Amino acid sequence: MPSSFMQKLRDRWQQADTLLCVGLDPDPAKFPDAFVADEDALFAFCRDIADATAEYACAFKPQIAYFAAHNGGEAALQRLIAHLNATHPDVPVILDAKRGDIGSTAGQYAVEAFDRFGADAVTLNPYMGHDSAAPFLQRNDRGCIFLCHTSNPGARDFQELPVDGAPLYQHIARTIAEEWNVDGNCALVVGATFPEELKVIRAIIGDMPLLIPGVGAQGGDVEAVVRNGRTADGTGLMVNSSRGILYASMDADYADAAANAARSLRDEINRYRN
Ligand SMILES: O=c1ccn([C@@H]2O[C@H](COP(=O)(O)O)[C@@H](O)[C@H]2O)c(=O)[nH]1
Repeated sequence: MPSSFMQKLRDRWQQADTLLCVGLDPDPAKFPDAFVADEDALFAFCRDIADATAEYACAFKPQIAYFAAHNGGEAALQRLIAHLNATHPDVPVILDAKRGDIGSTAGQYAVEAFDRFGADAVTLNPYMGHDSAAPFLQRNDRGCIFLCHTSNPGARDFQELPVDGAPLYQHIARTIAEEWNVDGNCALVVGATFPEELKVIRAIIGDMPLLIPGVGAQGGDVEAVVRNGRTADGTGLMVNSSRGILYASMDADYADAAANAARSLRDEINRYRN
């Protein structure tokens, strides 16, 4: 029987000694010249980056918008995830799609993420409540990674509004940890750009895993993230970097440069784990 997302993630943390999530957000305007005339550039560029960085990755995170924006892009995403699953079977794949809708539609989104694309986990927006998450939660071998406190400046607009004496994001953290995580397949998204909020969230949720975007291009502080977000055993985090790895070089050495950027960030994260 194939292992669940959570087991795969825990095994990867231990066996590869890495908390780095490699984000796959392909933007053709930033591709090296070698891809200018390549009709399969979305797939080929991401494949090269993934193959070069896999040894440093605890997860891969393709962002669906960067594929769906282009004709044929979703087919490229499907082939990319098939390649990741075949070539790097120990590295879980998180589809960053931030889905959320009424239950009947959410059921179709769950089929899309887990069956069509073959992702191990998907990012979800909890705003519409439990029935909108249920079709994903029921797939208890797959991961459900809910937005809690996002990395963008506008995260404050709604997520920090006080509700019954506590900011909304704290209610989201507590409700998902205590009520939605019945099968142990939930995780949360918390932005690296909000390290103090990260500390509060870790105290609320126990050992539930956290996906942390916002280091690298968005300027989040790696030391603060790891010190405030790690669990007692020095794991619990998937620290994502997309542009900082993908576009480390726009020249012919793009894959080597991505590998160096990934190794360097993996090492920086590991420095603060104990
Ligand atoms: O709060 C969030 C949630 C998701 N993201 C996604 O993560 C990556 C970040 O890319 P970088 O290039 O490392 O900044 C991207 O796919 C976002 O859609 C986020 O940034 N913040």
